[in-house]
Amino acid sequence: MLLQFIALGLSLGGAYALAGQGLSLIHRGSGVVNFAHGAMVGLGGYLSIEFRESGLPLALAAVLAVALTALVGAAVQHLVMRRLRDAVPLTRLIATLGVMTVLNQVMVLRYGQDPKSAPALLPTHIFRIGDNFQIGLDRVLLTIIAVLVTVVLWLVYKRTRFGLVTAAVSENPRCAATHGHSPQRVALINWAAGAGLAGLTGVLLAPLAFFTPQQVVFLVVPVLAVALIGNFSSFPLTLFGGLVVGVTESVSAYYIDAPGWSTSLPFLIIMIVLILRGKTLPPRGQQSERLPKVGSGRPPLPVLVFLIAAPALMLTLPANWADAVVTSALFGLVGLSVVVVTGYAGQLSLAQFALAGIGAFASARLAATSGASFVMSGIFAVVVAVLIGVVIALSAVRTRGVTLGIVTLGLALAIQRLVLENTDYTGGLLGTVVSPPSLLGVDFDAIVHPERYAALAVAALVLGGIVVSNLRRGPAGRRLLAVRTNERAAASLGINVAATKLYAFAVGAGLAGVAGAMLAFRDTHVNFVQFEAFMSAQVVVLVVLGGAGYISGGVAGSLIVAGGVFSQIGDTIGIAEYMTLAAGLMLLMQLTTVPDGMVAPLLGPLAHLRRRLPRFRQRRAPVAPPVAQDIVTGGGGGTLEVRNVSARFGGVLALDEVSLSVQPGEIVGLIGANGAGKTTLVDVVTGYVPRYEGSVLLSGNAVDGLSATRRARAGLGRSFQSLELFDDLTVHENLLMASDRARPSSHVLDLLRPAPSPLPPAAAYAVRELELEQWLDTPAASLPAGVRRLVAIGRAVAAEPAVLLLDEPAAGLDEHETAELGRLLRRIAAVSRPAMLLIEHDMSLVMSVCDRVVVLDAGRCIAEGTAREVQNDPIVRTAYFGELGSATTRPRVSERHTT
Ligand SMILES: Nc1ncnc2c1ncn2[C@@H]1O[C@H](COP(=O)(O)OP(=O)(O)OP(=O)(O)O)[C@@H](O)[C@H]1O
Repeated sequence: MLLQFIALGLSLGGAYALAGQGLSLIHRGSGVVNFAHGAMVGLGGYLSIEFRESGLPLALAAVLAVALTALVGAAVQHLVMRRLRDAVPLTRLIATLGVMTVLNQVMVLRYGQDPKSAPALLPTHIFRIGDNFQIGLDRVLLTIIAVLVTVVLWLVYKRTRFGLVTAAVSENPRCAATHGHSPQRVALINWAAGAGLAGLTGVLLAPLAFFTPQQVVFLVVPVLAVALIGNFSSFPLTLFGGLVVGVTESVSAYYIDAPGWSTSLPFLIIMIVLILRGKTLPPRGQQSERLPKVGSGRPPLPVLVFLIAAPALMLTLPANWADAVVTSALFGLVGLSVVVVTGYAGQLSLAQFALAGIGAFASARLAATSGASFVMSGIFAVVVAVLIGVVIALSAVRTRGVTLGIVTLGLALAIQRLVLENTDYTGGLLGTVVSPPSLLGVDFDAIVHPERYAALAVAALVLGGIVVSNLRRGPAGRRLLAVRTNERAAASLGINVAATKLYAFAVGAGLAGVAGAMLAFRDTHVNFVQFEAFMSAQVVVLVVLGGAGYISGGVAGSLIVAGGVFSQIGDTIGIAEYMTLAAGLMLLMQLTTVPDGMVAPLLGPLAHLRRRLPRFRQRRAPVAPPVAQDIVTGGGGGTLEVRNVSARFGGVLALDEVSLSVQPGEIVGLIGANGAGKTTLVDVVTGYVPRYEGSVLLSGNAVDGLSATRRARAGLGRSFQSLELFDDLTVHENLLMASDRARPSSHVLDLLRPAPSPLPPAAAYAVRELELEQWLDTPAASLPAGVRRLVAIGRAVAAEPAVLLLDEPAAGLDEHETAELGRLLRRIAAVSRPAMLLIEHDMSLVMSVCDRVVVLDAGRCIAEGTAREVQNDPIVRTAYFGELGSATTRPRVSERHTT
C-alpha cells in the first residue's frame, strides 16, 4: 500500500517539478518570483478543457492550450514586468499577485466556480502488481515527461549560447546589455517558456484532478517550495524537489488522517528550513528595498470630521448598502493591518486575512461552546490572533522580502487547510452557530438590523484608524519605519529589530482579529471557508493599490473588495462581478504609474499645503538650548578593549590577532590601506560580525556573544561608512531614533496616545554644532551628500554612547565641514568623555584630533603611537603611505615590542 502512495506521489511530484522548472526559468530570465504561476497552470488546464469541449482534436487542444499560456506569459513580461524592470523585487512580486488576481478572475468569469476535469490525454492503461499496487500509464508518463523536460532544459541552459546569455543576464543585466544582449528579450523568452511549462503542467494535470479557479492558483505554494529547493536555478535539484514534495505529500496522506496535513506538511518543513537558514540581520552591503512612501499618519481635518460622523450616517442605510459597508469596513480593518505590517514595518505578509480567520474561529468557537458574550469573544479573538500573528512573525525575524512573502503565503494556506477547513474543529458542515451580537443592551443582529451592524463596523474601522495613526506618529511607529528602512542601522541604535517586527505583526494581527470576529458574528452560522488564503493575497493587492504607506490607502482599497461598496455601486449598473478583475488590472497599471498608491497623488499636495500653512506647520518639540554642558553620557565614558581578535570570511583572514584599547575621553585613530580590516574591526566590536576569536571588553566587561542591539544598548555606538540613514524619516526623526528607548508599557500606550518626543540634549548639541537646524524637517533621502554624512555623525553622537566608533566620517566632507567635525569630536571627548575610535583616511583630521593612532595592515596591527610617531614610523610609511613595496610581511606591533 505504501508503495502505491509513493508511486502516486511520484506522478504528483512530476507535475510539481514541471511547473517548478517553469517558475525557475522565469526567475532566471527576469529575476521575478511569479506568484501567478499556479494561475498559469490553471489557465493551461482550463484552456485544454475548453478546446476539447469545442471539438478540437486532443493533441491540437493540448498544443493550443500550452501555446496560449506561453503567450500570456510573454504578454505579462512585455506589458507589465518590462515597465517594472527597475523596481525592487517586492514590487515585482506584488505585480505577479495582480496577475494572479486577473487570471483567477478570468477563470472564474469564464469557467465558473464548479470543479472541472478534462478527458484523458495520455494513454490510461493500468499496470498492476499484486493486489495492492496499481498505477495508470498516464501518471507514469507524467513523471517521465518531467524528467525529459529537465534533461532538455539542462542541456539548453548549459550548452547553448542562449543558456549562457540567460546566465549572464541573470548575473548582471547591465553588463550583459553592454555586450549587446537584450535583457528584455531574454526575459521575454524565459517568461514565455516558463508560462508554457506551467500550461503544459495544467494540460497534463487536468485529466488527473478537478480544477477550481480558487484551488488551482494555490498550486503555486508547493511549486514555490520545489523551486526553492532548486534555489530557483538548478534543474536537477528542482526535479528532485518536485519528486520529494510529491512523495512526502502522498505518503503523509497515507499516515495522517486529519485533512490538510498532507498538502501542508512538505511546505511547513521547507518553511522551517528557510527560517533556520535565514539571518537575523542582513549582511553588510545588502541594500534595503525601497518600499512605498509612508504618510504622516495625520488625517486631514475634513476626513476626521466625516469619520467621526460616519457611524451615525450608517444608521440611515438600506439593508443591501449596509451589508456592503460592513464588508468594506471590515476589509478596511484588515487593510490597516497590512498598512502596519507591510507599509510601516516593511514586512510582506500574505497571511493577514488568515489571521482574521483565526480571530473569527476563536471568537465564534468561544461563543458557541461557552456562551461568551460578543465583547468577550471579540477580546478572545484579538488575543488568539495576536498569539498566532507573533508565531507567523517569527518567520519574519530570519527571512525578509520575497522569501517572507512565500513563507507567509504558505502559512496562510496551512491555517486554511489545517484549521479553517477542518469540519472537526469548525462545527461540522453547518458551521459554528453563534447568537446574534448585542452591545450595552442594544441588539446588533446583522440580519435584523444591518444598518446598526454597519455603524458598528465603521466605528471599529475608525477606532482602528486612530490606533494606526497614533502608532505612526509616536516612537513605536518610528521604530517600525527605522527597521523597514535599515535593519543594520536600527540595531546600531539599540533597537531590537526582531522585537520590532514581532510588535508590528502583533498590532496587525490584533486589527485583523477584530475584523475576523466581526465578520464571524455577521452570520448566525459561521462558515470559515470565507477566510481562504486567496483573500490574504487579495487584501495586499487592494492595499497596495490604495497605498500601503497610508491609512487612507488601506481603507480606500477595501472599497473595491468583492461585496463591498464599489461592488454595490457596480451592482446597480450590472458590473459587480468584474470589480475584482478591475482591481487586479488597476494594480498592474498603478504599479508602473503611481507606485506609492492611488491616494499618494492626493495626499502629497495636501501634506505640502499643510507644511506651508503656519497653523498646521509640523508640531515638533523645539531644539533644546545649546549648552555644551548638556551633553552627558548615560553612564559616563567607557573603556574599549580589544584582545587578540581574529576574524575570517571564508579563506580571507580579515583580522589577525588585533589588540587595542581606548580610554574614556581619548580619541584613537585607526588607519590602514583599503581592505586592511578597519571596518571589520568595528563590525566585530559592535556585534555585526558575530563569529570571531579573541575578546571585546566594554569598561572591563566582555561583550562577546551579545547581539548588535545589546551591545548598542550597553553603550557601544557607531557610524557606518555607507551612512545607513533612515531614508524615509526626517533628520529630526533620524536623530530621535538615537534616543528612543522602548519601555514595555509604551508598546500599548503609544497606540492610545503618541508620546511627545523632544530632541535629547546630546542630539540638540550635535544639531547646533553640525549646523543641521535648517534640515531638521527634510527626509534623509532628499539631503545633499555632505549633509547626509553630518546627520550620520549627529545620530551616532546623539545616542550618547560610552564608546563611539566612527567609520570614515569625513569622507566627502569639504574642508570647512571637516574642521567643524574635528572641533565637535574634540569637544565631545572633553565634555562627555566617550572612548572614541576614529577610522579615517583624511590624515589632517587624524593628526589634529587623535591622541593616539593604531595602524592596521592586512588584518594585523603593525604600529601604534602618537600621530607624529606613527607618521614617522618607517614600517607605516611603507605599508600605508606606500613608499616601498608591500609590508604584509612586516611584524605586528606586539612582535615588534618583544623583539
Ligand atoms: N562579508 C565579507 N565577506 C567576505 N570578505 C569580506 C567581508 N567583509 C570584508 N571582507 C574582506 O575582509 C578584508 C577587510 O575588509 P574591510 O572592509 O574590513 O577593510 P577596510 O580596512 O575597512 O577597507 P576600506 O578602507 O576599503 O573600508 C578585505 O579583504 C575584504 O575583502
